[in-house]
Amino acid sequence: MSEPIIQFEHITKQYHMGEVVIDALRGVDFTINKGEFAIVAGPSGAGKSTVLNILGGMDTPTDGHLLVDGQDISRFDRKQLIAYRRKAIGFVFQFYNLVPNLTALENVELAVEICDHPFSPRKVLEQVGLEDRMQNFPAQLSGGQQQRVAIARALAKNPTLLLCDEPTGALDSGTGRAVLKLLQDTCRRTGMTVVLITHNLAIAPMGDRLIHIKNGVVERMETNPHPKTVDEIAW
Ligand SMILES: Nc1ncnc2c1ncn2[C@@H]1O[C@H](COP(=O)(O)OP(=O)(O)OP(=O)(O)O)[C@@H](O)[C@H]1O
Repeated sequence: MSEPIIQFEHITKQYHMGEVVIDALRGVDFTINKGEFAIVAGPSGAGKSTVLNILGGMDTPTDGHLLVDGQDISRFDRKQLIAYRRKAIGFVFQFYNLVPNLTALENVELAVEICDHPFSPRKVLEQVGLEDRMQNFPAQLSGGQQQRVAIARALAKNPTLLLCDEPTGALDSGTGRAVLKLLQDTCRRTGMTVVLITHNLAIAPMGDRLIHIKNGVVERMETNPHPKTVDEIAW
């Protein structure tokens, strides 16, 4: 039986903007099992990025508990959170956030410097299909290639969780599909747990699990025994 690797237990998050209190999360509960390709979907402002930022240790919940691999991240102090972000988390953003004056290879090498058991940057760049572009700077690469570098950078850390916030948001549909295929294949091949945020419900059938967030709560969660490949879905 699969075991949970992520457990959100009644997580709330409030932001204070002067006098105004914004309830970004109002009691979020869900679990994700080890090795799953999980999709977090929902409309703009629903709280998706807040969920991912808390999961990635970039933000802390106001209340509730977050267990990752049995550890209560929500009770971590600053130093523990830094170590968690560095070692346990690979993050892929909509805009690739590569260092512009470093080559593709150097971008990946920089990320693995702070990790305990990284993979070889060259090997991971080969796996994402960039064997011929390692010495290129980001500006010399297409959007899809830059996102592949960003994915390689996250994967090379050998993280417990790969978190992706709208990773295809800045790409045309063909390139976006190739990136989704790479993420799903990586999940299947390595057994890494992948959590992907999207507002595009068309890709929901690709996930082993769909967590639908609306107004700061989980509106519904579905598990999918027969996830589709990107080639089987149209949008
Ligand atoms: N740092 C912050 N300070 C104040 N309010 C914030 C902050 N981050 C998020 N919020 C608010 O929390 C709510 C949830 O935002 P969040 O970014 O998590 O939504 P989202 O579902 O990811 O939306 P989108 O799809 O538009 O990115 C929104 O009302 C947003 O304005």
